[in-house]
Amino acid sequence: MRTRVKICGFTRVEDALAAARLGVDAIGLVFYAQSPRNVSMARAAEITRALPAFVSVVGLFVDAEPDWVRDVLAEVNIDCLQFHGNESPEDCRLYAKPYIKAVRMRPDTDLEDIQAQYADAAGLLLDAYHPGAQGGTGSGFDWELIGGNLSLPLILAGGLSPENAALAVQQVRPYALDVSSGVEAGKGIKDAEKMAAFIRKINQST
Ligand SMILES: O=C(O)c1ccccc1N[C@@H]1O[C@H](COP(=O)(O)O)[C@@H](O)[C@H]1O
Repeated sequence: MRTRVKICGFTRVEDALAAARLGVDAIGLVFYAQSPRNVSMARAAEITRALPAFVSVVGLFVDAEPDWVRDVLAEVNIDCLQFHGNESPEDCRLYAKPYIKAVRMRPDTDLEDIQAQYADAAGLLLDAYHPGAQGGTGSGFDWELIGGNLSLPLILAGGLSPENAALAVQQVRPYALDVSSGVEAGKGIKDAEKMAAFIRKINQST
């Protein structure tokens, strides 16, 4: 099976269209005020309206108020939710949308236990643990920490780039890779050449 690609943290229509032309499976929009990639509802709606068919849109939230998530869902065409904070399974199930639960990997993280709790998730996204930041840091983690009998689709994130994408596919064999910092020219500004190189490396190694 080929490895899917999600690129996260778009703030500009032209970058999302460039990613779509390169064949990305999903784009991520960050609705988290503390992120340098936070996108306004109006801009997010503009981006999603411009996208061609068959590119999924993932809305990323961090411990958001349910009313805020509902407001975004009412205005922006989102296919899947990504919960990147300390949301409980019940929090994640409040919306009639598939969801991905992010796990910030630490040495004692028990993925089987997390999988049991979030059994109805559309995927588990594994990211680096970084004190003081919820994600999007460009930091990786030790892939040897990934273990257990895992049946949910695994989405590998954290410090990925064109330089380590092939190794990530070969070593982890994830369902998908998710990248933000590693394909940027600046925070929230994507670099078309880096996005192309990232996707090319994955396709060559799948
Ligand atoms: O992108 C952000 O700013 C962000 C903020 C808060 C939580 C998650 C965020 N992004 C997600 O973090 C991972 C790893 O990103 P990176 O490639 O290491 O920069 C990824 O899943 C992004 O979707």
